Amino acid sequence: MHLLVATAVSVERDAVARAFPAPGTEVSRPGITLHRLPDGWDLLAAGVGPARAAASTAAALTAAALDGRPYDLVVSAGIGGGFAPEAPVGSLVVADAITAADLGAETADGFLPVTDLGFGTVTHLPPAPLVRAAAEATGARPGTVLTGSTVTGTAARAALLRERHPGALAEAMEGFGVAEAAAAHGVPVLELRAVSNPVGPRDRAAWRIGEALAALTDAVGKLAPVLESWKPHER
Ligand SMILES: O=C(O)c1cccc(C(=O)CC[C@H]2O[C@@H](n3cnc4c(=O)[nH]cnc43)[C@H](O)[C@@H]2O)c1
Repeated sequence: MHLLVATAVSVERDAVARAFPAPGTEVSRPGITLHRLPDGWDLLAAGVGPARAAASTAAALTAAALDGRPYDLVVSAGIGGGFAPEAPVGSLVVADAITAADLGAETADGFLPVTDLGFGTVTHLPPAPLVRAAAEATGARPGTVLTGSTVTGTAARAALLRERHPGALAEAMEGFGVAEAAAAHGVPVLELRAVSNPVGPRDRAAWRIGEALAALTDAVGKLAPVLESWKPHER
């Protein structure tokens, strides 16, 4: 298996790396630096937000393809906001759908996703058997993970998102960008989020980043054998 794990920031990448006993090496490729671990794992701090994450992930996918060893799977991983009460702080969510929450047009009659405008896509679906296996191994709850360029900061916006996306359990800023890059290369995608804060009124001081990063490390440790034994054709 050849896997790419894309986080937003380096502390999330380091939390993923701590799940593995062996130290990694830094590998430079055009536009990106990979943290390469044994057994086919490449970690990438891909940047914050869907655009930067898509650009970095695409660079990694292209580099691997040109090196003659394309990735079998891309995992978007990191901390995220959780919708209460289903996804409390410290819990884990694995995406059964990766959905762009704000890709579309605001109209007098409400928000229209780009798909209603006749183009693009707003949801990527990770392989269902892999989502089930990941949930079983890590205890993560399966559900929709929303991607937005703006962190939700009000109860009203949180309620609106829940109304539009009843299956949403978590919100982050990169999954859809990572998934778009993976889809362009025909590579399946998974998204795993450790909940650091509730989605709702902004209270940055209340974010439990250390707790979420520890949960992420633990989850990746449990997920690794599942991914390493996964057969990409079993989608
Ligand atoms: O300040 C720190 O020490 C720190 C450590 C690790 C990560 C961060 C981040 O700010 C990461 C940003 C990253 O987190 C995701 N995130 C987390 N909560 C939410 C949310 O409620 N809504 C949307 N995104 C969230 C997001 O993917 C960011 O890229 C800071």
